[in-house]
Amino acid sequence: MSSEARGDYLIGLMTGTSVDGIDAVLTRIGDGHFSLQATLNQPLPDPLQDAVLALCQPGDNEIDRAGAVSRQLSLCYAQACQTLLEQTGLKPQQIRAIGCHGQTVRHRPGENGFSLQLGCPDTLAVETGITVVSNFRNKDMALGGQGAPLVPPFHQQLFARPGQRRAIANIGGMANVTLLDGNTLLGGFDTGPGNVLMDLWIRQHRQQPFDRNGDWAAGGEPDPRLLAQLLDDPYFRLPPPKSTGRELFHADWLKPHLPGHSEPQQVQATLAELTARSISDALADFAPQQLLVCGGGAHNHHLLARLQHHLEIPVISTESEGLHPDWVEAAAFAWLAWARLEGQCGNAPVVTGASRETILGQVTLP
Ligand SMILES: Nc1ncnc2c1ncn2[C@@H]1O[C@H](COP(=O)(O)OP(=O)(O)OP(=O)(O)O)[C@@H](O)[C@H]1O
Ligand SMILES: CC(=O)N[C@H]1[C@@H]2OC[C@@H](O2)[C@@H](O)[C@@H]1O[C@H](C)C(=O)O
Repeated sequence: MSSEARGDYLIGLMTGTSVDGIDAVLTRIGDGHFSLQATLNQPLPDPLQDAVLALCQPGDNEIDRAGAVSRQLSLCYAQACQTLLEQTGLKPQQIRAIGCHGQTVRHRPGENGFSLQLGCPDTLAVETGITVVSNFRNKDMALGGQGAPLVPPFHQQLFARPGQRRAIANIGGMANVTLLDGNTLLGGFDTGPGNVLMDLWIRQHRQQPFDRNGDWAAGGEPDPRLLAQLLDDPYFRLPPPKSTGRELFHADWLKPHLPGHSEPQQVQATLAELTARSISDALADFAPQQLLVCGGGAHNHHLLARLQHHLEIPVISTESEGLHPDWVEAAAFAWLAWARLEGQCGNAPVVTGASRETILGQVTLP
């Protein structure tokens, strides 16, 4: 894909499973063209972040709480779009659409499955005066697919290289991989936890939102017994297609495995190792020649070193391929919105297991 600045202006908005804020990008997209024009990370106000995290687990009065959070999120999304417009001097009429992923609070793939992303597209369209494309996952699920991961076809557009066997790992709250053999997309799936368990552990023990560069984990030794127990979860052995979320990998998943005397830094080192091992084990059969990393985990030097150690191949940031790791997901949703408006299919059945390719997303006019 060429990175020449041509095509339509589209905004992409992502609020992922880390619930750390809004990633917003302004892009230009056309057939075979993609370029990034402006970027923004806007933190969520603390009460809204708490309300989202509370909704990620079943609880009382969910419908009212979800309705209120949807409206509040959309006002934050609108603010992020406004800032991008100010940064670039563009007017709402010049933006073809906003691709808004929304905030996942429940993901239940499988029979009669569904995936719920909060965020009110009507509010966002009205507040910005821009067309919104949203609800990208459920059409794929209606066709028997997992509804996730959706970024692999975008990874293919950007990162496939003839003659190279490449894997892409997106390490956010959860981690997912894309498998590319030359220009062919061979598969993609969620490998399990990315940063979510490390984040909750360091928050609990050091009151920090995340382990910067992985420094805390790097100073400890993984506990081999604990690691073996965690890796024994059936999710890791499940064949693709598969996807997961905070429904499975959260504090209560970890708790029963922790020995009473567990030393916090050793647990952090074990959780980093769990992420590294679950990704590298998942790539063993594919045997890539190179691993490109995106998502917030690309900043975790310790994690990258552990991946390199296990895989024995170059592990590099997507920045070296022209797109900074922080913006890949948000850019993917701008691209999926563009595909929706062009009438192009967005899902990859080889990834999600859907019975066929289909156009993804619903369009809300301002
Ligand atoms: N400098 C850093 N060092 C270590 N880890 C970092 C750093 N910066 C970000 N991270 C990690 O990346 C996480 C955010 O990643 P990202 O924004 O890709 O997640 P997300 O989009 O919310 O998740 P998902 O892809 O699962 O939807 C943070 O919660 C933190 O754990
Ligand atoms: C249901 C949901 O929100 N899943 C996310 C999550 O975060 C990473 C991984 O789990 C991936 O499956 C997906 O996100 C990216 C954007 C995707 O769909 O490709």
